[in-house]
Amino acid sequence: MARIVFDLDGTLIDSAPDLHGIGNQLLEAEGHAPISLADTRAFVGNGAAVFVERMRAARGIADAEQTRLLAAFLRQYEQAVELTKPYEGVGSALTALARAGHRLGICTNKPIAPTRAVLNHLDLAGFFEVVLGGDSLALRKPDPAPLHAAFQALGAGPQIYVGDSEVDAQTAQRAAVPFLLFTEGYRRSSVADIAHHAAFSDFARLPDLVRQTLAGML
Ligand SMILES: O=C(O)COP(=O)(O)O
Ligand SMILES: [Mg+2]
Repeated sequence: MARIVFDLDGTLIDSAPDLHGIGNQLLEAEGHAPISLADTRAFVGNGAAVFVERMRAARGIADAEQTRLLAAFLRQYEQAVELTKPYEGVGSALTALARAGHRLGICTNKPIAPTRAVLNHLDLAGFFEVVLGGDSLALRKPDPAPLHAAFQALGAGPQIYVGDSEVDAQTAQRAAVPFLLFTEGYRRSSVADIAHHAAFSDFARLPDLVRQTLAGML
């Protein structure tokens, strides 16, 4: 029985279409051209403030506008759930892992309010004993503190972290925890350039990867 902590955006859920929607609503209201879905995916991973910074940088919007635009972005964020979907096989994989007795948690840089809103909307909240967002603690990933805190909340047992990005790989490395990389999320580098224990593109493979990781076979 292990403790398994998951990243959220780009790992369990494809939330980029909703972020694309609220980002572009904001840009349009400010008189700027929209960003693409590919840009949106590349801007996710370091939390809402960095997302807005990257969006401003793409459209040449001054730093002085950050506070106002971030506040406007956060006002929309909790409602931005309609286009978000779990990746294929996520529900079955979480069910299998929970049935095998593993204890599950989330450590995301997404703010906690929209995190809880989207987990409830997708009926995934019940799987997780601990959910930490990017604003739950003073520090966020790639600092290892929130990952350590998530594992601590899950009690004792071996640890595994599952994520999709460079930020997650760095966090796992700093926390000295085995990292399973989901390759279909929002990573910006090639899989070979991201430190990982094992990589997978299909959630149907995750329960086996967890078994093999725990058995020391990988
Ligand atoms: O950048 C964000 O807001 C969230 O990203 P994460 O769930 O991949 O940590
Ligand atoms: Mg992610």
